[in-house]
Order: sequence, then structure tokens, then C-alpha cells
Amino acid sequence: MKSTVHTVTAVGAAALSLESVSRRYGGRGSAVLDAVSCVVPAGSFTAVVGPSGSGKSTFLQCAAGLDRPTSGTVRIGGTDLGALSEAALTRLRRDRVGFVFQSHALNLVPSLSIEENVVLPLVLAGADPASDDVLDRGRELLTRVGLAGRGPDGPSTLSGGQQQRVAVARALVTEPDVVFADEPTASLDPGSAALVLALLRDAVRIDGRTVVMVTHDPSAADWADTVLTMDGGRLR
Ligand SMILES: Nc1ncnc2c1ncn2[C@@H]1O[C@H](COP(=O)(O)OP(=O)(O)OP(=O)(O)O)[C@@H](O)[C@H]1O
Repeated sequence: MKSTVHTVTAVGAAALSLESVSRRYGGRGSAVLDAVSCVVPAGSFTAVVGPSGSGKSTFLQCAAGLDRPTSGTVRIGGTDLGALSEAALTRLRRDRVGFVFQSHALNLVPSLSIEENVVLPLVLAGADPASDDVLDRGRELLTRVGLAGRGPDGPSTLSGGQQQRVAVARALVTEPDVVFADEPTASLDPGSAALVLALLRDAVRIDGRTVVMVTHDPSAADWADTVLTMDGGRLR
């Protein structure tokens, strides 16, 4: 089937591209993602919207290397994810991708302090948690998200909105090629949601990061530069 290539308008190389990506479950079933192609340039904020069941989460999972498409090619920063072993894909997700999930309860590790959560991707990549670089980076990001001084506390001492801001800090800590956010404001009140969305927008505008966010919420999509609409597994 012919597919349209959706190019998000922005300057810069592709941070993410999908080329005729399809995902089917159970072999004979219909395509949950149906020959989806798009190019997301570096330094852009893209929202993916669409009705329930249209394939938004599947799009995000395939684009982020959390799921392997049945066919087609996904590239992050020019790397073809399909060519990577499971171990290499895991490293790419750790080092070059940031994630913010829907539920703040699932985003943070409760047994770690707030600052340990923020720098976790660096430590998993082999950095010394006690090094000045790591400690400074953790403090810098906590200041950025308005939680300076809260680093030694546990995540459970924070509100849901504050926990999502920590999740954004952690998603940015490796300076990833792409930050993927799946309904990051779904469980938040409007004020807390706006704070989280402003952090994502500033990561794009100030730091040149690339954000791809799935959302049901039209007011959340308003924060993005570009809105991609999914319908029946295809981009409209
Ligand atoms: N693991 C799976 N096995 C079989 N079908 C699946 C699986 N995951 C998703 N689907 C189906 O794929 C379709 C798209 O699901 P997906 O979660 O991507 O949609 P969505 O647009 O994110 O929906 P929502 O907005 O409700 O979260 C749905 O019909 C769903 O039932």
C-alpha cells in the first residue's frame, strides 16, 4: 500500500524517521500500524494524537525501540534499529533515548532518592554516581525542573506533578537524540500538566532536544510545533 511521508517542519537532520513501518499482532491480524512513514527533524516538538485504539502507543513503542515492527525501518539519529541486536538496542535506548511514561508512579524507582533517579541512566551507562560531573548534572536538572534541594528525598515525598518533572529531568540527563513521552500529563491536574509541558517545550527551544509526545489532550498538543494525527493505524 502506498504511504505518505509526513515531514515535520523544522530545520535540522532527522532525529527520528519511520519508513513504511507496520506492526501486526498474531500474524494474520490487521495492521495496528499500517505502513507509517514520517521524518521528525532534530530540535522539534511533535505531538501524536488520534482516537483511542488508533495506534498511537504502538507508534511510540516502535519508534522508541521498545517494540520491533513487523516490517519497515525505524532510524534514531541515523541508526537503523532493525539492524541492532537486543543488547545494542538496549544500549541505544539507555544512551540515546529518553522516556516519560503516563503514570508518575511507574516513572521513578521508589527505593532510590530523587537525585539518584535523575542520574540513573548515566550510572547504568557506567558513570561513577559519586563523581562531580554526575552530581552536578543531577543538581542542574533538578534546578531546571524547579526541585533544587529535593535531591536527597525519596520520590514518594513529591506530588504526582513533581514526580513527572523528575521523570522529565531523568529523560534529559543523557542529552538523548529523542525524548518519547506517552501521555505524560494524563494523570495530572491542569496546572501541573502545564509545568511538565513547559519543561518539554523548553528542552526543545533552549537545548535543541527532540520530543515526540503521544497525547489524548488537545490542549497538550497545542504545546507542540507539529501534530501528527493517527487514524486506524495510519497517519492522516
Ligand atoms: N500486544 C497487543 N496484542 C494485540 N493487539 C494489540 C496489542 N497492543 C495493542 N493492540 C491493539 O492495537 C490497537 C492500537 O492500540 P494502541 O494502544 O497503539 O492505540 P492507542 O491509539 O494508543 O490507544 P489509546 O489512546 O486507547 O491508548 C488496538 O486495537 C489494540 O487493541
